[in-house]
Amino acid sequence: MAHQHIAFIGAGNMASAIFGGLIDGGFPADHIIAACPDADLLDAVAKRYGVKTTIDNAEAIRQADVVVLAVKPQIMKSVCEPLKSQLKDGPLFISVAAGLKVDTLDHWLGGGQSIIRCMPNTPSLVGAGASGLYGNARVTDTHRTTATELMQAVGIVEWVEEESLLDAVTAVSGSGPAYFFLMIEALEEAGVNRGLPLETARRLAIQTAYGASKMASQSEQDPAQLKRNVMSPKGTTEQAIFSFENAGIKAIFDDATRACSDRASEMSDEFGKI
Ligand SMILES: NC(=O)C1=CN([C@@H]2O[C@H](COP(=O)(O)OP(=O)(O)OC[C@H]3O[C@@H](n4cnc5c(N)ncnc54)[C@H](OP(=O)(O)O)[C@@H]3O)[C@@H](O)[C@H]2O)C=CC1
Ligand SMILES: O=C(O)[C@@H]1CCC=N1
Repeated sequence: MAHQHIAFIGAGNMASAIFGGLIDGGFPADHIIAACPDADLLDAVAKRYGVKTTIDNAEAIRQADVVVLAVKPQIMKSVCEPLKSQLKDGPLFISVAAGLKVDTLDHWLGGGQSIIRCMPNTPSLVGAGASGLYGNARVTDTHRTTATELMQAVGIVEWVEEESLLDAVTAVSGSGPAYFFLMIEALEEAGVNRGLPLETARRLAIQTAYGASKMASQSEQDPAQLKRNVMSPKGTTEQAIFSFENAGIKAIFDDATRACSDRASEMSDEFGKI
């Protein structure tokens, strides 16, 4: 893996979360090149991470074994089409764009490309990412191993057998960090309403989210049982949990993830016209 050269097209939140996590995990920064039109952003990225940079996407992919497409879905077509004349040995493409299908990307890239769609998330930056992956028919076992190793360097990897399931992955883990940040925000505000200083409420809320997540990831008990373990009969927690349940917390998550996944599928029509 470390001998591969990786080009990132786009150097924003998601690209920097992935290459930042890779470098922290020991991947050589000089095997990474990031491209975007903003020279100031590239200067900042080069300073912070030590990666090579260019404002020329075609130059970025020239030596690349793997090309990570990390631009907004809206502009993916205009980014891919000019690259097709530059493709010789066919690097492995990994697109992190929400909604855009492998066939659409392949068409924009001139056809016959090996393309993996990946739905990562921003905790990749701290080595705690979660990615869902799906590959087109040209993707070989070697490609799958490369993509798995790449994304495992920044978190966990789950392959899905049907492309449409990536919309569900988006709804759970791609967009998921925002749900947990929202919960931390809400818990911190509730703590302030109960009289705690903001900084104290924030530290307690963040550490509690971290502790619960760490326990859930290490325990043999499922999350529902871990929840019950905190709920002493006639104690305090059950009052809070009853209050959440009466407010329809599970239906709220069901509705929110449906809206998210529906939007991913809509984006495929909106931005994926060939
Ligand atoms: N943010 C997230 O949590 C997640 C995002 N994604 C996906 O990642 C992709 C990128 O999102 P995100 O990182 O948040 O967005 P950002 O806006 O942070 O990053 C997009 C990057 O693309 C660059 N860019 C714009 N035009 C071009 C171009 N013509 N050539 C090369 N680079 C260009 C931008 O540069 P400039 O600033 O100069 O415009 C910027 O660096 C999206 O497709 C999104 O669906 C997937 C999972 C999670
Ligand atoms: O909000 C978005 O569209 C992107 C995709 C998943 C997370 N962020």
